[in-house]
Parts: sequence; structure tokens; C-alpha cells
Amino acid sequence: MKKVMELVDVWKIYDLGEVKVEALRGVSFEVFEGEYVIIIGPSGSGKSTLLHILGCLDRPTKGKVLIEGEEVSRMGDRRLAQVRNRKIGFVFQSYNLLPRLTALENVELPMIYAGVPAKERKRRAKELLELVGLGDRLHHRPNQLSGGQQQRVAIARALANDPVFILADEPTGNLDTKTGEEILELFRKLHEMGKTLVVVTHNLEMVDEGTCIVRIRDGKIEGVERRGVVYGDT
Ligand SMILES: Nc1ncnc2c1ncn2[C@@H]1O[C@H](COP(=O)(O)OP(=O)(O)OP(=O)(O)O)[C@@H](O)[C@H]1O
Repeated sequence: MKKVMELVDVWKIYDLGEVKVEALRGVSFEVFEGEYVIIIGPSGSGKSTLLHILGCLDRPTKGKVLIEGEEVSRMGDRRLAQVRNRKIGFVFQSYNLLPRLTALENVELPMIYAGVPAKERKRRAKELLELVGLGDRLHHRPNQLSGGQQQRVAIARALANDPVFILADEPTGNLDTKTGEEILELFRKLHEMGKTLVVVTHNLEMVDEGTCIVRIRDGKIEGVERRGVVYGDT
């Protein structure tokens, strides 16, 4: 199985002068292609910190982060921004769409940064919006869409540059049960398509779907449980 991402003895220490907070204390784990990884843990256990480091939004104080075997923890800001754009698809609890842009334009955005030509960009954005069930909402702006639809746009945007993995932070956190289930179904579909998913969630139904459950407590990994089908595993 291809290893897409690896953390080696990662520490994150927030230095507040008098006080130092050890948010991550020697975290090591690997993610393989096609896995559906769920990160769970109590409040304050370090999940957001871990997600920021996995997403190259922050750097560890100590330790290594490798994406497709390449060490990202020591990269400069520009290179890191490129890795984020090309290799990671982000899905946030609050969607984070640009309000002035249509669904189609929001999905096009990561491809603009990646230098994809306009025609190809539009074709792919349309295809991705159709994949998430929004083929009839291409020209709607975020405030003309429901929460669930906005999250679908965000998922289409996350897929735009065919990332190495999708990183999601409480993707059903702002949604009612029924809409949350639809998003869950969409994640299931992505998993079945062979996408690698890394999700922080409190949603127990989502936890049930994962193929790798990572339990974090007090900045340390308490346990990693692998189970179920990993699609694309050849
Ligand atoms: N920027 C920061 N500066 C100082 N301490 C921080 C910072 N961010 C997080 N922490 C501390 O690091 C620890 C881990 O926080 P983190 O936000 O990663 O936890 P979490 O598991 O995501 O919590 P929650 O589920 O409540 O969102 C906490 O003790 C928190 O107070």
C-alpha cells in the first residue's frame, strides 16, 4: 500500500512566555492511500493542532511531516503553500466559501492558483459539482445555497486539484442530522472512489464509516485501530 503521509515523533509546543503548552507530545502515525482516517479525542486533546500540522497550515516544534515521502516540515512558506494547493483538499465545518463567487467559481479557485487553463478549469469544476449533486446550482452564490449544498461545493473545491488526501474538520458539525447524513454519504462515495480521507469528527455515524480510527488524548495517540475496506488497495 502506498504511504501518502507520515508523522514522525511530532511535537507542538505553544510558547506563551511563562507557560508552555505541549499540545502534541510525540505523535507518530501513517496514512495509506485509500484509507478513511477518523481522528477522535476529547476537547483540548490536540485534534485541531494535529489537523493544522497535517494540512501544512502550521509547522511542528519538533519531528517530521512527510507527504508522499517528501519532508514538508522544513519547507519554506512558498513551497508549503504550493503543497497545500496541489496535494491537500480542505473541508471545514464552516465551509469557507468566498461569498462573492458562484459555486462554479469557488471550485475553480484552487485550479487558478495551480495554473490550470480556463477552459479545462470550467470543465472540471462543472464535472465536480455534478459529482457532488449540484449540477443544477453552478451559478448560485453561497448565500443562495443551503448549508448542506455549501458543504458540497466545499467538497467539490477540495477535489479540484485531485489532492493526495482530503482533510476535513467536523464536516457535519454545522448541519442538521439529515443533511449531515447526506454529507456522510458523499464522503462514503469519495472513499469508494479510492480517495484518501482524514477527518476530525465527533459524529459517531462517521466514526463507524472510518477504516482507521486514531484516538488522541493529552497530545498523544492512545490507539490506532484499522478495520474494513480500503478501496484502491491493490
Ligand atoms: N495558539 C495556541 N496557543 C496556545 N495554546 C494553544 C493554542 N492552540 C491550542 N492550544 C492549546 O493546545 C491544546 C490542544 O488544543 P487543540 O485546539 O488542538 O485541541 P482540540 O482537541 O482540537 O480541542 P476541541 O475539540 O475543543 O476543538 C489545548 O490545551 C489548547 O489550549
